Amino acid sequence: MTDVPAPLLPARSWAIIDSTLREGEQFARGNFKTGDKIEIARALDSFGVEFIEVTTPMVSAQTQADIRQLTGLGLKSKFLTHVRCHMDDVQRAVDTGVDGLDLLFGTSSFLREFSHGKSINQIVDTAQGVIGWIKENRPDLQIRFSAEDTFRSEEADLMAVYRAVSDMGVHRVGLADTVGVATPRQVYTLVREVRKVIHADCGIEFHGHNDTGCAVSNAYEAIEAGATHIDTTILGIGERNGITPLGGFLARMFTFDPQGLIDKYNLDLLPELDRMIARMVDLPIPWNNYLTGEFAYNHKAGMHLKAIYLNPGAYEAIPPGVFGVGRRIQAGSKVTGKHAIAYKAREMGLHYGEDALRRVTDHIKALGENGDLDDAHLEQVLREWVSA
Ligand SMILES: CC(=O)SCCNC(=O)CCNC(=O)[C@H](O)C(C)(C)COP(=O)(O)OP(=O)(O)OC[C@H]1O[C@@H](n2cnc3c(N)ncnc32)[C@H](O)[C@@H]1OP(=O)(O)O
Ligand SMILES: O=C(O)CCC(=O)C(=O)O
Ligand SMILES: [Mg+2]
Repeated sequence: MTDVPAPLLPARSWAIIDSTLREGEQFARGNFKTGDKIEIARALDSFGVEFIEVTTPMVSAQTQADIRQLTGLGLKSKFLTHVRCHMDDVQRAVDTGVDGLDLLFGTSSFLREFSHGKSINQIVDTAQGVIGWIKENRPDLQIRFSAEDTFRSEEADLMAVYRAVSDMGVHRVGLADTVGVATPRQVYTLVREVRKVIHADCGIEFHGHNDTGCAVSNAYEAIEAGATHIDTTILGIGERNGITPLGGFLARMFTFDPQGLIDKYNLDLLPELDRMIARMVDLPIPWNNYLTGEFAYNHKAGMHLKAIYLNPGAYEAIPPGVFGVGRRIQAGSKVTGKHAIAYKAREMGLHYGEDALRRVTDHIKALGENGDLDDAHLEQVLREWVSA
């Protein structure tokens, strides 16, 4: 059993909306077949995500049939489909067996001018019609309304739209950093402002792209400010360079509330999820990926190794075992030190006196100038020096 650090902050209540089956289909290599979708949905369900967002049924008859198949699987995770705030889309979506509709309408001048061509008043009027129809005809469905490109929209427009849809009774409003331009402080501030104009029981969802590297921090700040739902995808796949990755987000949140996460999710399934998507999109897991990258738990420098052997927590914020990964100790390099060499030798049943230890360490450091030594090479050197 791995030791779990004590919480640093009181836990806040939030849920994951994993969008691998929606935003992830917009990734350059994301083109999931029916079998892939079922595998992804089952894996997310086993992991324990609360919601799975799927692509709009407007894409094709096949997509519509796939959504029906997914919602018929009898999973615990709830299904949401992501649709334009338009009656054609909604009417098709309500027959797919989903638990809710994620409506969106772009509110920035970019999207009002170059995407749908509607004014803020027209957006509110359309939303009124669409949301009113859903509430009357399908009161069983959750409704979320998101102002696409939130962070390049005028604040007054946003507040008018969010207030209006909250008054119409949506379950959640969405803030979307569509082009990944928001800073953590902006996210925090805007979520606080939105909280003031919506009903107390209305949730707040955050969707953050990673164009400027802030997708994880922005999701964290959204929660700090009162957001209740965070969009993620496995490995962060999505349009351009993607959105908040499931693993990165959980790594961030784990440091504040480890036990809360352990209770909610099957964290040790994360490597399987990352490998599954890497296989499906035919790309390797990035070497520096949060938690599951090949070198995410590689320890090399002598000062680190000395402390790691005594207590891994000295250089690890998150115990790797909790997320089903192991650590790598790389003791054969020019940056190694005597403690690491002594430890490695002891593992092999070898013992050096103080002088010999210094000499063999210096020898390994010198060899390391020409390239790192793998384990076999290091062990060979240690054996040779004991008998020398
Ligand atoms: C930031 C995001 O990720 S948003 C989500 C993006 N997701 C998708 O685009 C889902 C996949 N998309 C598709 O399969 C297709 O684009 C469809 C089926 C939705 C629409 O296809 P087409 O009718 O061929 O239109 P096309 O994709 O060329 O243009 C987008 C249309 O959506 C309209 N639109 C854009 N946003 C909205 C909105 N929030 N509400 C209503 N209509 C909208 C545009 O005005 C345009 O319609 P128009 O031709 O009447 O002006
Ligand atoms: O519906 C949303 O909130 C997000 C849509 C989207 O993918 C985006 O704006 O990047
Ligand atoms: Mg997006």
